[in-house]
Amino acid sequence: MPWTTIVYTILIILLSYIIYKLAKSTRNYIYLRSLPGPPIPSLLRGNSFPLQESNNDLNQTLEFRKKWISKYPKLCRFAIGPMIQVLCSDPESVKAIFNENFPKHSTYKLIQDWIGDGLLTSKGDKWFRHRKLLTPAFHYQILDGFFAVYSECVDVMLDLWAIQSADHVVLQEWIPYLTLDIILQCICSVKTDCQIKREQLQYVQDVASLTRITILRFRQPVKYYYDFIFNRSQLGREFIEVRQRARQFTYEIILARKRQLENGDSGQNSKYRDFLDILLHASDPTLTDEEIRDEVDTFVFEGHDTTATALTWTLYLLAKHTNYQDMCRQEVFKFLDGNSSITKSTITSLIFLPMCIKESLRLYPPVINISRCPAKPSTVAGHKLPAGLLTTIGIYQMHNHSDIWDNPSEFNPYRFSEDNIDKIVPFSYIPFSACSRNCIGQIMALHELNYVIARIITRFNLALPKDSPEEIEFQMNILLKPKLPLRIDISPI
Ligand code: HEM
Repeated sequence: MPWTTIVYTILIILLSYIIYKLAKSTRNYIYLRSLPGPPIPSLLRGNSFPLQESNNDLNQTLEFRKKWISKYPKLCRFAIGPMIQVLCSDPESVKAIFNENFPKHSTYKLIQDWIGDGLLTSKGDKWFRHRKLLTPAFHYQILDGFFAVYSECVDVMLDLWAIQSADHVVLQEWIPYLTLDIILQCICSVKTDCQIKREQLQYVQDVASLTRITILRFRQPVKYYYDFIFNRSQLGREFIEVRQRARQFTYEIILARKRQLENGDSGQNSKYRDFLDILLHASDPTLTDEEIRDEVDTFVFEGHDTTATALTWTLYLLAKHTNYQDMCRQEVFKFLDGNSSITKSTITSLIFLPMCIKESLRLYPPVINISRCPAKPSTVAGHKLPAGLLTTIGIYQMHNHSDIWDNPSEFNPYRFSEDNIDKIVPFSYIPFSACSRNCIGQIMALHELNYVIARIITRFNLALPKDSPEEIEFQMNILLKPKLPLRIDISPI
């Protein structure tokens, strides 16, 4: 066959493929445009351009979404550039997504670029194997042992507050170091003195930079989504440098535990192994050093930053609502029952403080939304969604929706009282997500929040300074964080 015929045949096949792909995307685009949602005036810019590029205001983004949702409550289609996606904040639609087990969307790749392919970002068989392997690390008997760590770590922070005899603290300068100290001791059995040496410790700042850059990549996909463009940009170079430093920190944690094991602190003697010991002793021959590092990166980040965020908001709310703070304090003193120290059994007896924490997780859910996509064409709220469509579950939107909650912006712990809890609409309250990919650390997080807050409020009174703003602005971040330093006044009990 002459070579020109071969070239023409290849060109025709290639062209047919491109035409087929274009026709398919156009048909898909036209179909997606017909879903309920605000008008899309421009193919290239979509309809959410005020929320991208120049706009760095999360409050405004959330306000926009609120307006859309009030108009398109079951499911709302919108477009960032030519990329169409849907937002769901209706409990029935959310239930359908969870029940159909929609996998995670490919945008998790942006988080994966930092924490690797650990439990949060992996999929399919790998995720299943690792979830099964790591679930025993959160066995209730292991969790019970963590109370001694919470106690030791919170003592360090409160003693420093007392020594400094300060009349106020900035929560973000303390809380992330406390939760980092806790997670490193609980899941990796490694002590770092990170609260005492917080000025020298770069890791917490590095996590802040990595989350800031990751969110910029989400919001400016044309500029930063693809690695070959991003890695060559100034932001990309900054990301690589900071990631290298953050990974070095967790790598040293793994090394420190390995050294302890070599020195006879085997971890094998105890009845239950901690998270890192499970990984280091795993009989699974396919578990590589890189996979171990990815899991440690995932758990250290997930385990400290989410909990720090929840702790910060709850302390802020209790400082704002001193009547509820007093009620929590009295309850803790009541259950101390003559003992001088707060123990696990004190915590499990509490009723009102856990209600305040649940309400704080409703009002300010640390994880604002999660992304999924149908594995095959699926029906949600009566609409067919094509496979692969970015489908966002708006946790914040659902938790603050006036159709679901009476007066949603009010901090009202009684929503979670014994009398009211059954009235909560299923799938409308999901701070830890739900179903198979729910948060593996949720029980630990709730224990930690209850314990740490109980210790803080029985040692200090918390109040908001007189010049505190009525509304707190949010930071553009992966998690729902305050934009400015949150200062609270403290006075010893
Ligand atoms: C208040 C604190 C916390 C909140 C609000 C929270 C929230 C969540 C949410 C919403 C998800 C689902 C994410 C998604 O689907 O994209 C999740 C997953 C996860 N969380 Fe948490 N989390 C908290 C604390 C923790 C702690 C303490 C740990 C570890 C010790 C942890 C480890 C994880 C992991 C590994 C996953 C992925 C689970 C999987 O896909 O199998 N989290 N968390």
